[in-house]
Amino acid sequence: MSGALILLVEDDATLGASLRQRLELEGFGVSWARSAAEARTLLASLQPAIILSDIRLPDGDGETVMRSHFDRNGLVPTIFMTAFGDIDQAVRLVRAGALNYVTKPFDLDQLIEELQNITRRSLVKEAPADPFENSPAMREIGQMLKRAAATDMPVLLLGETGTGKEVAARYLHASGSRSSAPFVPVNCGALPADLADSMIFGHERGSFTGAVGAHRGFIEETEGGTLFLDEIGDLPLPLQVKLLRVLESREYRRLGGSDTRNFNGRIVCATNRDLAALVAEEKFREDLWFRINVITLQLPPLRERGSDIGGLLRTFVASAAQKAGRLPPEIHAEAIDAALAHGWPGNIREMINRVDRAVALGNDTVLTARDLFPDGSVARSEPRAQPVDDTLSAAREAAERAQIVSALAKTNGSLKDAAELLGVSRTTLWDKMRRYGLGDQ
Ligand SMILES: Nc1ncnc2c1ncn2[C@@H]1O[C@H](COP(=O)(O)OP(=O)(O)OP(=O)(O)O)[C@@H](O)[C@H]1O
Repeated sequence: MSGALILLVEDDATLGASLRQRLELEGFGVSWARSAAEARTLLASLQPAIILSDIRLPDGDGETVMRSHFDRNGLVPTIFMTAFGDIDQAVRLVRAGALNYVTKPFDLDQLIEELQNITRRSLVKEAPADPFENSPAMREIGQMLKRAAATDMPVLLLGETGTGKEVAARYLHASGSRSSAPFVPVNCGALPADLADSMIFGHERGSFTGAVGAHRGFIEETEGGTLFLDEIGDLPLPLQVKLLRVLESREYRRLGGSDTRNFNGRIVCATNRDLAALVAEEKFREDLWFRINVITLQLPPLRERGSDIGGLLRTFVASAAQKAGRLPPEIHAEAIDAALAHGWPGNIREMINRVDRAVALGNDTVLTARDLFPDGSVARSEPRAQPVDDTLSAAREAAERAQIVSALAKTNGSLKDAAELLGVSRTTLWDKMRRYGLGDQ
């Protein structure tokens, strides 16, 4: 039951009444206009999720009514019901952005299915922009971030480039009591060497050549908020000492200053480098590492998030389509398979870029593997669950695992639908997922 509101525009009393009855039975809300004038009146006050409209009306035509509505309010998914002679007009309307047309007499079941698909797609489009709602695994990370937000301890976010470390840091900030104070992101790897100290800790007037005025550093700008130190592994050693002092005593001084100032904010660090290795090479202070490494969260690379890939693709396709003012295209099963096979070295950032390009340049209704990987460049992921031996049972298990990952991706992580697709019971699927370490569903 979607509850979505449909504006039905139909002058034929018998067809209109039977359509309304059936649509209401299917759980839609229905407003019925019997003429172009009535449709205009209803559209002035209603915001239907879908319009189902006849083209020829006694006092005008559906095309003019809808076009002027779209001009003022943007596109609304619309299906035109046409008589045979109106097909040219219907095709023109579809080109102009209406969703589809059906020729009378039409198959009511098919029409209902299409309407349900439209509501499902627009639900995806309207999904809350919570970055940690896409899958059970993401929800778990979101919950851990919320738990961390409730404490005031330093948090270290680990993960490859593009896995969402900054998104996670912002989420943590927004989830805690500091959310109304500033969030100050600093890319430690991009700070100019000779200015890094002053940029972070601030400086007093005249503290170095060119310091014509006093300057508040990022630490000071954070006030009671969150200082997000990205690429912490790149922080120069002398600044590591100063940061350690902030973490230990909550005190710092501006460059060239004698006043000791207090830091009341929270520090969240992130890196895609191996800090333990940097410590071993003496490029990162061990005492600082211990200090920042209190709550550590690892953001997994996309290639290890098989069961999330379908859901993420849908989310990003929906938002790319929304940006382009279009309805989201369906994602072809082969596109999902290609996404599953791809190694995603740029992780979520790469997926967003690929999807944006595919939606902008691809076909309006279906997003294909070629749209996503136009150069045919599916970068195979490193095989993960390689059998340690060459036995038949190890090979069977690897294949079984891959099939489950693919089914979960195709069904947006739904256990029920994936079990149906795989032809096993939910309990069997659940057991196998646990056995193969697939998510914590
Ligand atoms: N869970 C998510 N949901 C939606 N978008 C996301 C999510 N995670 C990351 N993104 C998007 O992916 C891109 C990369 O995210 P982010 O900058 O947080 O990654 P990062 O790990 O900090 O990368 P880098 O190490 O290169 O700085 C951004 O455009 C971000 O909006």
